[in-house]
Amino acid sequence: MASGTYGSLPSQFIKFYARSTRNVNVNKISSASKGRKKLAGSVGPTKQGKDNKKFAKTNKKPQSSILKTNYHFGNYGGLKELELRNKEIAASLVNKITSFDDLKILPNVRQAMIKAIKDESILKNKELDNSETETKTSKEVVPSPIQAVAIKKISKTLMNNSLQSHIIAAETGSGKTMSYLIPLIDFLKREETERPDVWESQVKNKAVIRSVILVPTHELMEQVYQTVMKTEKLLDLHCCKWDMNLSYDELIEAIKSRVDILITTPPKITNLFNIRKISRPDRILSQLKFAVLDEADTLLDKSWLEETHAAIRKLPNLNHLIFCSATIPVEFNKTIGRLFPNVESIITPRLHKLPRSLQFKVIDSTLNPFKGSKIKTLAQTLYAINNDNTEPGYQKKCLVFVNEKKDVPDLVSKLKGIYGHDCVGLTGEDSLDKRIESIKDFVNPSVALPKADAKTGISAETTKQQEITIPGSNIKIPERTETPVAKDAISKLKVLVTTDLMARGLNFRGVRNLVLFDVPNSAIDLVHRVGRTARMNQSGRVFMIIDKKTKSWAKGLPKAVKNNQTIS
Ligand SMILES: Nc1ncnc2c1ncn2[C@@H]1O[C@H](COP(=O)(O)OP(=O)(O)OP(=O)(O)O)[C@@H](O)[C@H]1O
Repeated sequence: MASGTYGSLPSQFIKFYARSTRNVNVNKISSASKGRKKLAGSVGPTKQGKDNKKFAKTNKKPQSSILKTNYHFGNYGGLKELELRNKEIAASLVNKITSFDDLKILPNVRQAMIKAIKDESILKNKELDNSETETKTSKEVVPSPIQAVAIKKISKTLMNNSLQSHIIAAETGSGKTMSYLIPLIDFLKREETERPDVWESQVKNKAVIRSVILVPTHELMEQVYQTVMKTEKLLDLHCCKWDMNLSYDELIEAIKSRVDILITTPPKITNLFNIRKISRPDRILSQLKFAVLDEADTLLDKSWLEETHAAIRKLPNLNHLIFCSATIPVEFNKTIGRLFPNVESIITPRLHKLPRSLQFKVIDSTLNPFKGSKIKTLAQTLYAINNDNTEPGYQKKCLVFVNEKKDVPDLVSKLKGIYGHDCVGLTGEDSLDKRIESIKDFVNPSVALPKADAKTGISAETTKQQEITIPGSNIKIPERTETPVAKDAISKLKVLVTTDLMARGLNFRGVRNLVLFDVPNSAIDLVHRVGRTARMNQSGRVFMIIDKKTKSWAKGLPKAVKNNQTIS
């Protein structure tokens, strides 16, 4: 994947309209009351007004340090502010911890996790391994800020035999997965050596599940499972992904040889109690000491809350309960405070900020040559992305997010039929196999296109391409030099049109361009969609198409990103 910064699209391509913006809001994450160590009693439907995701006009002039994005957040309300105290602690800790060696992690766990990060990191080897030097030491893989803060905090009381609950919250693409996985695996391995009596008599050769990672989508389940599997052999762990393809017999076989890490969705945990072949599910879960809810604000929103809470209540002997997310919505914060009263938050200063390395542009579809046609605006944006000089020699990819899944098929057929794009559409209506298969191209790193050479019959020297204008539009591809690639390698931009189903947690390593065909309905959706690119400080571009309804207020975003401000 070509790294480095992108040139912005040449202005004669498509006029991008930066907007003046104001500063933005930061609210308070209310720290839940300390004290009671028990999980709270019951969970009732939250007294929520009706969902009313409408754009509300703020009637008061934004004060100097506050920008309301004019989103009306329906059930969730706005995004919560960082606790200033936490921000300062996090910032000072991050400066002190510059290597995984500075963190209390078993040596074999540290080496295995560093190897896993190297294997799958979005960063190019050069950035990770300093490949200019002979020795590729682990030093080059350093903890991200959230990893430094979370591992430091959780490792302090890792082996305390009491319930400890934490929220891990940091911006998208900041390495949160490893920030909970390293303590989880360190805990499992330490239990073997620091609690030998328990390990030998109640765990080692028993039919038990020792830890669980709960996620909301099958794609995320697959992604986390692939990460965990990288450590299975190195650390002699037994990992199991319980999705709809795993039969009860296969599950029982896995449990019989002890499951160290189970990756699944909340309803599967309660479902254990409905499987006739399993006589004592409570005994299977009696050794489950470590539970993680990834994308926790989704798992605790009103559509998941009952099932998630029911699942957690089936885990009576937890030592660690971790909620992980890139957003802390108002409602999530209240739910957590009500149900898990002693939770502590681990956050980093960039929470609720869009990635620093992101280029954010808005395209006004009401202007010429688009004349209000969003599909035409989209098509010309994709054409420009495909023909600008970014990612030379690599297969380019672009995600297109829409708000409603019903719009996906029509958009895909137009992009393919009228504009000839290599385009696929995915929603929750598609089969799991199709979804996992179709996103492979987008979650895997970009493929380098074979260089032109004598074999391909194209000379490899660069050629000058004259300026061309797209008839009937103001798009011009300026004169440029091109390094030709092998004839059959010249491939069109790969486009994935999808909804928020694919906006959570997925590590789209090959995606440097993203189009918001619709303005997201909330700041939460915006943060997660945009967060599919520009991950772990890699560059990325977002093009948001605005129209008559949204242009009046959406203008605040590009500058908020440029000024490194928090979205609220
Ligand atoms: N310490 C590290 N150094 C380099 N790369 C890392 C490090 N930790 C994680 N990564 C890589 O960064 C990318 C993003 O990590 P991850 O998916 O955990 O982010 P995230 O914070 O969970 O994002 P999201 O909020 O979207 O779920 C992955 O490719 C991962 O391999």
